[in-house]
Amino acid sequence: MYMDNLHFPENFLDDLAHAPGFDRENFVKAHELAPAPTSVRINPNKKTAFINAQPVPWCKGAYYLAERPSFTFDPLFHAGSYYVQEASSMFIDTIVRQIRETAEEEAFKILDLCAAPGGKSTLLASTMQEDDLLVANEIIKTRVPVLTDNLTRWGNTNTIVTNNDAKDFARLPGFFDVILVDAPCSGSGMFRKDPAAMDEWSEGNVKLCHQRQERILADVYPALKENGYLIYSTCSYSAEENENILDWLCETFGMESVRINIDSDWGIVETQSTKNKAWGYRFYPDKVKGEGLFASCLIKREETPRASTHKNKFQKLNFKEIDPLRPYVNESEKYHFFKVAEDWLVIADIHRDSMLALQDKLYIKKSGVRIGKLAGRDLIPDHELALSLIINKEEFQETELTEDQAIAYLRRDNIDIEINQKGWSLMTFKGKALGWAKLLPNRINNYYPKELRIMSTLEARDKKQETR
Ligand SMILES: C[S@@+](CC[C@H](N)C(=O)[O-])C[C@H]1O[C@@H](n2cnc3c(N)ncnc32)[C@H](O)[C@@H]1O
Repeated sequence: MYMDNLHFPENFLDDLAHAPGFDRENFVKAHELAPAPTSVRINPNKKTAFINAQPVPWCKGAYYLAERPSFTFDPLFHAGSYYVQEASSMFIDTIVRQIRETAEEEAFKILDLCAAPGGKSTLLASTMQEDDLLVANEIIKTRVPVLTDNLTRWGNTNTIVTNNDAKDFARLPGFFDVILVDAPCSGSGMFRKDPAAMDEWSEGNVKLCHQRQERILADVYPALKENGYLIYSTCSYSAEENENILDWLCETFGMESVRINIDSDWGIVETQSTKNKAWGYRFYPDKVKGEGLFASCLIKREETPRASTHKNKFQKLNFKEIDPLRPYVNESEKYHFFKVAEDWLVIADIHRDSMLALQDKLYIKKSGVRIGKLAGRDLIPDHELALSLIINKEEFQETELTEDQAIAYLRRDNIDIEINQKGWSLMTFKGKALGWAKLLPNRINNYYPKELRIMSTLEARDKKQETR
């Protein structure tokens, strides 16, 4: 027996009786008997490998682990080599890759509207091509830092984090090619992983969630371009939050449903909404190796004039001023260097105007990669540069740490190593950057960010590492 005394909320199972593909007996058994699998998604730009791992079939570079290691005490987790994510959620990878095959644009501006803690944002970042831009938004201010930390670890340059309400995006009509709304929901899909969530479930809450989902979608809809794609997902089993929302989108906005190619061996249930026959994809834990999920994809067919982006409103830069920074950035000629207070940042030149348009209308919490401050011609490097994919490592010394030393570094403890050099050094584990330290003749100053240091108990932190 995996879960003792399991009591599903009143009416929950009865309400699901008509949900497509629902099999009450096996569904209950899966909650009682089958432990939730542990799965990770590897960062394609900071690769690592796990022993005895089995691929997640609907996501490139994702694996089920044979056993659950301690992620908190794995330096590679902190280096951004992988993300611990519930497997069903990774289906967004299949959808995005399929959209890519048929879309008219080559480069995507993607909005992840409900992004914290960043599971799907890091997934989207992994699917990004060179000229794509990802805007990861989170409405709740206190949840923004975890999102920025996860994206910093992942290392991509062309990401912007915002802290806005869905309705604020209406100020950017037709701006995005793809919008993901991974909506706040009643959360029944997470019951196996988090049985405490059962106490929160009620039919009333499902109704409230449904209303909130419609509101969020209506608010963000203007920001999607004509022929752009909306990906809608929840971790709820309730039709009110899933197929009924698809019918509402088709009826209210004339959206067209996109059918996703899936392999019948994957165990995903393909459904269609009652009125408009819009396609949806249901994940049940008795049928797939993963938790509950609903995902869908629609196209906007309504004409949407694009907002014009202002040009050249940037402060004119003295090129001499950025010369000392260029060596630290690979292919620096492709990047736009800009300053926020004393800090220098970069984003790809092609996204300069987009960033400006976003700055005009939204609260930006992170833009591109923060390089650091200049003290004379010397760089005081930022943590974001260390973890980024654009760092020119040849310009820095590296100090390779053993596992124990890496953990000590991540705790901001003293590190016991012989010092042969001095100055800024990238601290690495298995060749992957963890952050900075300054080497002095008789000591090491640890510059790992205080707010990221490992400090809680293993169990508490480890639970937090796993998200949708
Ligand atoms: C299901 S979680 C997102 C998980 C995330 N996409 C991931 O993969 O890690 C839903 C998010 O929506 C946010 N949210 C809550 N109310 C919202 C609202 N009214 N509008 C937009 N987002 C909201 C929550 O703060 C939460 O971060």
